[in-house]
Amino acid sequence: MRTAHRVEKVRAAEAELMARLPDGALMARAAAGLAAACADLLGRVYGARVVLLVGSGDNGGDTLWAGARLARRGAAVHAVLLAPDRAHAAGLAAFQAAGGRVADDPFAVLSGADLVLDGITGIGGTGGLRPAAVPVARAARGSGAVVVAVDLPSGVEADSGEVRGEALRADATVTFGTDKPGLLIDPAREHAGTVRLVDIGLGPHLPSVPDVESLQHPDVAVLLPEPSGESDKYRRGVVGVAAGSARYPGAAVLTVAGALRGGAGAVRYVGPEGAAVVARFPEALVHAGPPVKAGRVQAWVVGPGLGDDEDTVGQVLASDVPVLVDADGLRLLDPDAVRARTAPTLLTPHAGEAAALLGRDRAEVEAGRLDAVRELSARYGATVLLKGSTTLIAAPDPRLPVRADPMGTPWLATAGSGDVLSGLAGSLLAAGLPPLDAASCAAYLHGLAARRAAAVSTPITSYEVADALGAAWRDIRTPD
Ligand SMILES: NC(=O)C1=CN([C@@H]2O[C@H](COP(=O)(O)OP(=O)(O)OC[C@H]3O[C@@H](n4cnc5c(N)ncnc54)[C@H](OP(=O)(O)O)[C@@H]3O)[C@@H](O)[C@H]2O)[C@@H](O)CC1
Ligand SMILES: Nc1ncnc2c1ncn2[C@@H]1O[C@H](COP(=O)(O)OP(=O)(O)O)[C@@H](O)[C@H]1O
Ligand SMILES: [K+]
Repeated sequence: MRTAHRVEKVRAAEAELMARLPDGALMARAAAGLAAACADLLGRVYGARVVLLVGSGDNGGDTLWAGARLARRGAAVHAVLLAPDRAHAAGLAAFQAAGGRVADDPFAVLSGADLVLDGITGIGGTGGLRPAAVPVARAARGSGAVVVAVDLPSGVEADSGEVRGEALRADATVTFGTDKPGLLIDPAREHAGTVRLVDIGLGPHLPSVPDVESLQHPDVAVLLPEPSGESDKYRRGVVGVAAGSARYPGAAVLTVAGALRGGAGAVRYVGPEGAAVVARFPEALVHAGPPVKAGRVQAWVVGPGLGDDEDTVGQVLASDVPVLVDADGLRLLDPDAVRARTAPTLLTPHAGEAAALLGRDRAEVEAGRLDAVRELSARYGATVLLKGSTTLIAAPDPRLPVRADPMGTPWLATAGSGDVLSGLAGSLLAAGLPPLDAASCAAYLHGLAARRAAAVSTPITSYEVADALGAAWRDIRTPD
């Protein structure tokens, strides 16, 4: 599991730890880890041309101390001081004593650099890069050097992943003590590149429950349901799929395709497209509907390609089993009916649907995903999976961490892939997973399946994603 903590918690943990350590010890740990990571990236430190971008805070301090270490190992290191009178004094003295030099012309040193360290701002920065830093950050990006962000790419919001102006784009980020939420959530995540965590001893002082977390293979492996000797198809769970219409028959097929790969023992399709479903999947049970007459299920998926069938949405929401609502279902749902439910509800909007549910602009949701997913889940008393370049999942209990899916790939931005995801997540609900786990395992498997399909051929289709789910599942359960 990767875990991320908000800045206030990082600062509280830092204060507790610093009280037990000599002055400067924490910065020394951070700088040592940072210099080691740079050495790895460079391969050969001796003779390498390194440029430090140094702001006015401790982020610049870390960078100067790391620059001193690299200079002592024979690198030619120049520091670009963005606020010369306020650069970290002890760091600057150590840097110069080690042979580092302050650059007169930032653009000249950047044009020949092998490695640039971005120490403009870390967790103390807000509001995008200030104007003076913008041309320097652009020159760093355009220089051809490897750009390493110190703690965070400067200009991104650590707590939310928002980018409120211009921000530096790094190839890699070396972060200290814990991940920050912004490192796991777009658009900031995209600026961070590959993230490496340096342990500075903060762990025992941080709250055990993080603000944001990302599942990794082993976390998903323990959550996925596995049939046992006692299993039969009903004990494994039956998932009901109310999806598709004459206008969108494919949604019925794709949702069932996802559901068949989600661990439930049986998939019961309910709606007008039973013939199309059975033609592709003879193993599916089909019923013309309505849902109340279709027989018992352990969870429902309602909405993909449903058209304007409001009755179906109402009937499914009135059931006493977990319900996943997607696509047209989100448009047709009665918010009070969702709030009145006693069994769990999982809503799976993309940014446009989330914006409609919240009464905001789509762009606002995309810029502030964390806030949007928390707000939706609080308003509806439901678990919410917000799809997109970072898929986020929030449970209605605000004490639980938001999960950020690390597996998505832009290849998933293809029609119908959301239908596959909703079938898959609904099937995991029917198999008995709590909604937060069902949704986050589904997003993870979906992303991994898309990556597997994309490794064979690109562009990928939604059907290929569904087809690769079995192999993705096996990868997780039996890693090499
Ligand atoms: N906490 C920990 O556990 C540890 C923390 N450590 C390190 O300390 C870092 C935090 O240091 P920090 O608190 O000094 O803040 P930092 O990120 O350097 O920036 C603040 C300065 O930038 C300025 N500024 C603000 N916004 C700006 C903008 N948009 N564009 C440009 N400038 C802007 C603002 O100045 P002002 O607003 O006064 O002009 C302020 O002076 C942390 O990320 C990590 O690297 C490690 O050493 C070890 C353990
Ligand atoms: N840029 C992206 N990067 C990663 N995943 C994406 C991106 N864009 C879309 N996705 C994923 O693709 C799927 C699209 O779902 P959705 O928007 O419901 O499409 P549809 O309705 O066509 O099925 C979601 O799982 C979403 O998270
Ligand atoms: K930085």
